[in-house]
Amino acid sequence: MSIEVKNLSRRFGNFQALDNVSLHIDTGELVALLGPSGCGKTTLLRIIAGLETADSGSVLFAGEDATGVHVRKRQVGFVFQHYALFRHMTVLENVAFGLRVRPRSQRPSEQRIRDKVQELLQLVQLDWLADRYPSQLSGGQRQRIALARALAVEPRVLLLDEPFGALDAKVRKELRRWLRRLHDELNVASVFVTHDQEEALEVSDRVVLMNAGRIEQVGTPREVWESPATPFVYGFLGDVNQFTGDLDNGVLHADGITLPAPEYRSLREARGTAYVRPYDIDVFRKPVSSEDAQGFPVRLSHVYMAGASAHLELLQEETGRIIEAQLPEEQFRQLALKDGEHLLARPRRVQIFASQ
Ligand SMILES: Nc1ncnc2c1ncn2[C@@H]1O[C@H](COP(=O)(O)OP(=O)(O)OP(=O)(O)O)[C@@H](O)[C@H]1O
Repeated sequence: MSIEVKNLSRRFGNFQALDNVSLHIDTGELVALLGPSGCGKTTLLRIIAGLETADSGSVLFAGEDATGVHVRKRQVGFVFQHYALFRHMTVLENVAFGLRVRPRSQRPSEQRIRDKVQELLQLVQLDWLADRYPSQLSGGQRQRIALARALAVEPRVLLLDEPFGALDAKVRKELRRWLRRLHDELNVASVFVTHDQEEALEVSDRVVLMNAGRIEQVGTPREVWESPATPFVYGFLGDVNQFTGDLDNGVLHADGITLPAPEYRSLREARGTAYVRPYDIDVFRKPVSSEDAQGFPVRLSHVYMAGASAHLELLQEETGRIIEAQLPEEQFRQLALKDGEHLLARPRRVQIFASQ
């Protein structure tokens, strides 16, 4: 079932938590809401669930207005980071809970409930734990049981608020892959809140980047990574060098560096910032072609290896600023760079935004 939110706004006192947010999520899509703490992700998720009301705007499920529909009637499955299982109930009883509390007329038979729970425990691959209590499970197992419990009521949409936030990195990674497979099997619309960019980029079909109650960009992981639409997205996703200066006549003059900005040819005496990813900076000893001559002088102040890359800190002596560059390990070894060495650096791929 598709989810659509239209022009949602929500204030808490003087604070605008959501500001005219619109978004469409198709059935079968797994969408990540990504953004810094306090940007409104949870508020948006709670409004979709029916746990929170918006000041204005609407929520549609499968094209039908659900804005006024009670949370229990929306058929949403909800998993929170700290949504504890009932401690005094076994795994089986926890997962069965949503079915057992249904009004008598809608409640399945005890046998049907048991079959359904068994099916769900097999789905989350934990049927062998049915008789255990939550205190006898690992953190990752608890989260999977919480998900099984959310699925028991056959949700039409699945909403997950940092479901794996409290777990260690290795377990998180396993659960992410597992969530992806599970989502694909269920074929529901799933929305997933995270402030972990790697998690969002790895798991989701589309990423919604939020900042200060607004959506900055919606796109596939590749789109938002390769073509950030705004300075905020550039800064939020991955490391980036910023060069701010005067933008005039299609050229940016920033920190002793001159960069072509043909898209701003018509601007005069404006300000602009260039964004350059560390791996989009070439580093070399001396110009070997006229193009290389465009490099600017730096001194290698520090190097550290991480994974298959060398991370270089380049001191631009003219300004005292540090520029970060990243080279594949192989290339770094061939260059045999030494600490303190004078080099030239040249941005290969740059995106420039004019200041508002
Ligand atoms: N019930 C409330 N009363 C007052 N302010 C609230 C309430 N709920 C949320 N807020 C505020 O609204 C803003 C958005 O909160 P929200 O929980 O949606 O952010 P978030 O992006 O999910 O953050 P986090 O990643 O930290 O969970 C925050 O500044 C928060 O303090």
